[in-house]
Amino acid sequence: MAAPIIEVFSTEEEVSQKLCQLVVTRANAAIESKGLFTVGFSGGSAAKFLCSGLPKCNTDWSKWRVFFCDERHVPFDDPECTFTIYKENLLSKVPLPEVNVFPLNPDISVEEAAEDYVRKLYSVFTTDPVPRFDVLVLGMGPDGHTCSLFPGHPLLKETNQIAAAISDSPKPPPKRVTLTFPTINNAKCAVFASCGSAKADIVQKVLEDTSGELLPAARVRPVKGEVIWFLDKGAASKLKKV
Ligand SMILES: O=C(O)[C@H](O)[C@@H](O)[C@H](O)[C@H](O)COP(=O)(O)O
Repeated sequence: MAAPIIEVFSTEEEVSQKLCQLVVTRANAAIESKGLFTVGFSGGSAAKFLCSGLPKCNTDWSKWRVFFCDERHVPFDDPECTFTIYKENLLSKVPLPEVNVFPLNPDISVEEAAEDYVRKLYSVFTTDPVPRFDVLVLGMGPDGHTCSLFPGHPLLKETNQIAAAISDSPKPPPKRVTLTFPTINNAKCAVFASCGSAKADIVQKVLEDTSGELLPAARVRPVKGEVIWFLDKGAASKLKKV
């Protein structure tokens, strides 16, 4: 596993631009080579960055297949619904057929929604025993969580399921479906975007502290892929090696 690639920028706007540039560059390369681009989007600030920058980008949206690295198990009209945030702020602005975007089914139990999500993943990754995403766009919470994989949670040890339900998320809402590390670490590229000095301590811990139990974001180490961190100066301000 290669070491994380860390790039620091002066402003959040630059992080956002660089993130969108990377996603579209990888998309166009994947479309060129295999006629398809598979990507996982996260919620939170990643959604803000992608929704602001991607509509301006030049790509064949019809070849994109969009999943969610994690999603809250809430109705589509709930403001916490990540799919709806993307639908209103990105998908409504680009010619990406909604049939190629894969939200959760909120009308079944979270356990059933996880099983349904696995089926949706395999409807696109038809030959992969474990989905191999071209890009996963990740965020990291102040506790070092990523997706809906939280410190100390049993899901960190999941080795079989490619996506799983969680009903006790410490970050509300409690019920979610998340990709698991088998899928995350099978990606070709996992890219984090973290901004703000409030993240400086956790960024330093995740990227430089190898003493303790690895936090979820530190466990993102694609076996045959790369992990990239786009940081602004505030989030990178406590790093010693950058
Ligand atoms: O839907 C979610 O809750 C996200 O997927 C979550 O994992 C997010 O990426 C982190 O909480 C970081 O969020 P921020 O970047 O907004 O701090």
